[in-house]
Amino acid sequence: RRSWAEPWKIKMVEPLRVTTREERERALAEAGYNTFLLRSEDVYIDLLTDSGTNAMSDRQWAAIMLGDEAYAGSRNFYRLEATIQQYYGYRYVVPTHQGRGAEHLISRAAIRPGQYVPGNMYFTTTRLHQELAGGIFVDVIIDEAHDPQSLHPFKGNVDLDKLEALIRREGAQNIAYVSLAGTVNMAGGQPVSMANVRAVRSLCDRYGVRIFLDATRMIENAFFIQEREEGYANRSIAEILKEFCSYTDGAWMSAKKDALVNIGGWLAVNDAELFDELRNLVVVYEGLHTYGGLAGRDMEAMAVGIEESVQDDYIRARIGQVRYLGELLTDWDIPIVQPVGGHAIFLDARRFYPHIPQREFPAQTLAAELYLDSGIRSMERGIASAGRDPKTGDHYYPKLELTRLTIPRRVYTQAHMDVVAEAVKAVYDARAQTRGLRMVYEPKYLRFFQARFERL
Ligand SMILES: CC1=C(O)/C(=C\N=C(/Cc2ccccc2)C(=O)O)C(COP(=O)(O)O)=CN1
Repeated sequence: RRSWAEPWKIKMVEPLRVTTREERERALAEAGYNTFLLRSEDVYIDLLTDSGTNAMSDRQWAAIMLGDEAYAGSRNFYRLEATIQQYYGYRYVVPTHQGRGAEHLISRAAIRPGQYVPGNMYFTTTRLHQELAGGIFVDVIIDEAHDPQSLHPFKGNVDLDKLEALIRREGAQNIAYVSLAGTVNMAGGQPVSMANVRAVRSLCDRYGVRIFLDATRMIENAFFIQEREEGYANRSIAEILKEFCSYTDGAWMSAKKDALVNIGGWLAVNDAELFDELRNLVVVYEGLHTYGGLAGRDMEAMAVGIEESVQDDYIRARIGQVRYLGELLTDWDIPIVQPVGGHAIFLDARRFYPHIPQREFPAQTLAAELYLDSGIRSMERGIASAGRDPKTGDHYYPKLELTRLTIPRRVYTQAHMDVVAEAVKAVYDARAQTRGLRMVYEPKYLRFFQARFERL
């Protein structure tokens, strides 16, 4: 088997600054041991997120010059609308400034206070907007998704028995919609199979329940279907994407991931009445219905990004780079979530630091230690991110206590992945001497963004 390289070459570079250990000690103390509060200039390899951090192509930069900045009816909107209709297949499109903008609108328009929103594992902003709209999130993902060592090929799948039990217990009229994410970020970027979404569709049709898709990383999900699911090996990514979406009633997307732009989002539905309400809400919260909080140039770059994101050779290289890092780590028996997901390597902080109890924030500790060792920034995806149960006020205690190494698209080279793996190994080799953290400042909403910690 011959080696395989990215289907692009680099035309412009952005210099990186290497820092010293004492610079990083000082920077991290100022950031309250929270990688979200670090300055970018103090970060060497930034694996905090794949959101908005992806490299645009020369054609996307050219699209920036084609911005039609008319307040109403921008040419760029109609191009974006047509591109989303073509590739995702939905009828009506509403642009938003980013994913959260879309989550806010769909939650307000499609949830009545007290209704249930079953979903395949929570995502922080998605659940928050569902709760702010009075919805009650219920996790209906298969049990394997909560087991970092389970090798189930589609850990993002919905457990049909859990979903049907909820519908029968609460009544279909008390289910706002099924909130389906493909891939599932908090489970480790794990995909949903075509068979599963088809089965969810037929179950929901029996009860008259809607399905809305979080399409943020649906191209990566399509790749796993092409690679792992019977009957899809010879289907293109674009065909698989469109078929998957055809089983849902609408979708929202943070275009800052798959669509290769630094800002942007969209919402799309097939129902005309729901669209009327969304189109009305967007002018209240995001801007006119033909720009939704974006400049014309951003919408043009997003349309080009969508066209590039469905190219089979591009997505194979993208997933291949994540897999390459995963294999380096598993060769050293470093515990990560398996199978390797679409956008990141998730270090299993519980197995990495078995001596640190969850209340002492093992995943936050691991992100801090990795930064101190090498200037590599990662993101806590454990108890700090899980927040507090609004009913009891106590922490949620998630089974998954993970530190995410999120790989931006078309940004880093294989040499950077080698450096990352060696840094993780250095921290792993020193794990016995590592102590946990205590939280010394806790904000009210989405605490992980701005919380501050100190060493125990
Ligand atoms: C599946 C999914 C996402 O992953 C997503 C954002 N992810 C992000 C960005 C983020 C957001 C909140 C906390 C930490 C990091 C990620 O680092 O993973 C959003 C919101 O989109 P938005 O950021 O454009 O508002 C909707 N759905």
